[in-house]
Amino acid sequence: MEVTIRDEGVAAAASSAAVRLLDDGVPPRLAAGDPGLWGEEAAAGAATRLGWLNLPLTSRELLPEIGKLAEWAGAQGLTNVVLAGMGGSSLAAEVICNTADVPLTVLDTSDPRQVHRALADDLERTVLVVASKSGTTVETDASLRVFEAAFRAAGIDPGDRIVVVTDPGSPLEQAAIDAGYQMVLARPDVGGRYSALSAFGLVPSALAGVEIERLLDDADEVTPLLALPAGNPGLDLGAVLGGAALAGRDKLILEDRLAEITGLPDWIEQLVAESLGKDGRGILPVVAADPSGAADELVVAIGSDNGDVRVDGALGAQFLVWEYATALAGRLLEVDPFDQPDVAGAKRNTAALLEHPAAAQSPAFTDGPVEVYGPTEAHDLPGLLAELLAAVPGDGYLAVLAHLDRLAAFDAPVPDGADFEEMTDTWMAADAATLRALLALRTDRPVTFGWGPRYLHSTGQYTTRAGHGTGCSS
Ligand SMILES: O=P(O)(O)OC[C@H]1O[C@H](O)[C@H](O)[C@@H](O)[C@@H]1O
Repeated sequence: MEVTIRDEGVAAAASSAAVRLLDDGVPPRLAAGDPGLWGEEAAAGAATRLGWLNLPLTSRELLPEIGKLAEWAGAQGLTNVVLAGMGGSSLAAEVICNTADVPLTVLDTSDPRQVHRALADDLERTVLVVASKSGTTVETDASLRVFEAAFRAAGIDPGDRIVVVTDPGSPLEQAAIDAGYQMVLARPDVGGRYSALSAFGLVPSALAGVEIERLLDDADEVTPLLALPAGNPGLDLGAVLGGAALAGRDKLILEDRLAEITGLPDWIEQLVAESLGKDGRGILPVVAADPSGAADELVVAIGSDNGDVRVDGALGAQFLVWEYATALAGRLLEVDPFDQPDVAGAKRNTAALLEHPAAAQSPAFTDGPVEVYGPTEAHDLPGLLAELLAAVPGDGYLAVLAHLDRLAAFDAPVPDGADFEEMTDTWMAADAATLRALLALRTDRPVTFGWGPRYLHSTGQYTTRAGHGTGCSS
């Protein structure tokens, strides 16, 4: 695992941050699990949240149990693995399976069409993994219920098809016991976004066919380095993230186009946004974007020279090193990297809205099939987009949040006899995510894109000084 700094300004900022961390003896203290590194107020919470440091070792105890589960699924011919889980309970498994090129359907949505797609796809051979640490996340609970109903309607006993991953003592644990579901209990001393190498990352991946032991081996190799004052990739990366942000480079462009690992930026996005984005501070992760050269950008490239910083390493090691680096950046930015106050608030608001739905509002205007809500002076879409772009502050960003079916673009009619390039063009033209790149052409500021409700469990925690973010959602 190696972190190479290719930009002089970043090198200088990282070097002074590293000196501060070393003067305080932070690397060995973090490696040893010292909960006092983020101030007195954070210490009690941190004391129950540092188990991820030992996962390369402790998760090995789970391997026989997970191996039996995978054998059971194989023996039943359950080859279609669906993972219902939000944020930290599904993002790591998605990267692991994409990188290993094994199919996994991730259900981190409440979009009815996308849920319907998952239900309609080979239910006969489906095993559903329901992953939730708290066991109370509303989208995950909804997915569990619709699958239970669908299995029953197809004459299948849900008890033969559902595997639960949750923390001991959660309401989901009790529900799984009552329903007779197979279950793997996770470690309560590991928070959601630090749980990649725990049962949350490992169980669905093993069921989908990944050799998970390799991930732990790769993480094992890097573990001893994390206590060192030099040759410590976690210290190097943490000093880069925290040092650059303190020097004003707090927009983190994650570049992975040439990487062998597929989709790591989506996982990093949640880790960084949720861990560091609070108290008016933080680092804004930007995925799948070209850098604009703005002075507040830091480009980190996975496995290529396309950035200010290059990070090389196998997936298991990347997980551990990014977690360690994020915890160090939290120390430098003086935030608690283990809480998520605004996500908790959003969860409460969602529950309240489900209890008492808000009255329907009238659109500000309608342009073709698009209804526009919220305060605006504009009367049509071009005017609205111009208004939004003009409202982005000089150091701000534009966020596009799409509460839509993320796979709908694949339904776009492809012209007869189209070759692959034409098919790709058709899908891209129909894909809401393409909006990000189109808007980026019109502004020098970063444009982020998130699928709802998934982003609420990821970048939703990131809050900046008032007025920095400008959003449009659909
Ligand atoms: O695993 P769960 O309890 O269902 O939580 C799923 C997600 O919920 C919230 O958004 C948390 O902030 C995330 O860190 C977590 O990964």
